[in-house]
Amino acid sequence: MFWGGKTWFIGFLGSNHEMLTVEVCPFVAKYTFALAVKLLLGVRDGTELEKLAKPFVEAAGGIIAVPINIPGTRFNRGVKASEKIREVINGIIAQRRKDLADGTADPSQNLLSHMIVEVGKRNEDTTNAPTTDGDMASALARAANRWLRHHQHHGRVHYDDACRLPRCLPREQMEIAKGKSEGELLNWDDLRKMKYSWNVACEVLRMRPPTVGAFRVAKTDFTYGGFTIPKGWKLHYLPHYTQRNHEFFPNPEKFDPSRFEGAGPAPYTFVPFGGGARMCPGNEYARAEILVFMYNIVTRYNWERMIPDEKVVIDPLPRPVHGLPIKLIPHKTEP
Ligand code: HEM
Repeated sequence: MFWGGKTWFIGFLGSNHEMLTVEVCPFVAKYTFALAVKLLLGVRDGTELEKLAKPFVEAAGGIIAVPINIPGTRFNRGVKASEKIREVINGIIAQRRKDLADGTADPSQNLLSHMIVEVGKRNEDTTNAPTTDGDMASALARAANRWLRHHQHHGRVHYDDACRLPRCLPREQMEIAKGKSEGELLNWDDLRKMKYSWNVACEVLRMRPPTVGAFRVAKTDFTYGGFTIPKGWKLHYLPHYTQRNHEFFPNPEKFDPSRFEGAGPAPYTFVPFGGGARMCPGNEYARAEILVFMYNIVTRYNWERMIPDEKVVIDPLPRPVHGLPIKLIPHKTEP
């Protein structure tokens, strides 16, 4: 399941029955990053991956930083890292163009190959399509970067005391595993059956939204909470506050996946992926990844936190200071 780069290999989801210890946060960051880079760019090689990983971490750190671009600041490191990312991705794009032209790459293999072929086709008919390698690199970098920033989500299921795994979740996942033969992969129907698991994930996303929100511009003058907002003003919404509004989420500090049963929360009250025309385009992708991850862990392991009251720092999002070390205890029999 995981590639074997120099420092990144970790024998994690193997079928041996020994107990493993894992630091959830760094591990999940590497896992989600590797998956994103593989699916979006088609990069599988550990060395190539490492060339991108470090600048992505630096660039992510620079996104929410005081915008002072002088050497030594977090922002400056982020800017330099994003230049490095563009350079590496442009190199990959150039190589892929060549491979596609030689017939050694297939357009359906990953998003990048598909984009190169589609953009090439559109350029024959229109001048409005994104035309440069830089545009594509930037689109891909934004998508992968977002993904990297949200990596801690998985960890939160375990480290928040309020989020101890409810019993129904392993039951639902085990039911699906029982219907699978040895080595059979999950499919869309299986993901559709993971209703309770997704309700649990949504409740985690409600209580611990992985983003600090996004900006919008007021299209008309309006009044909200006694304040007049003039047309043209920039506004920032915070999922953290919206999703803890008593009016829409009674007893908001209570972890309660049943909030998502039936019709679920009212429109625009549950906004971990934003809303409207600029809503996160990766939300279905994130859903699939979260559910597949849950399935693979829950059907194979139980776990215990190694530091029960691990401190959480805000940097700028909540992060357990020691990276959330856990013991993974394999089930006696594989599903
Ligand atoms: C748990 C996972 C994720 C969360 C919580 C999340 C959340 C968000 C939020 C809140 C926004 C801002 C939306 C707005 O302006 O209202 C956003 C935008 C975006 N997300 Fe995600 N996202 C996740 C995963 C992903 C993934 C996997 C991808 C790509 C593969 C992705 C790509 C993007 C992009 C490209 C935008 C910018 C959209 C635009 O401005 O038009 N996200 N995301």
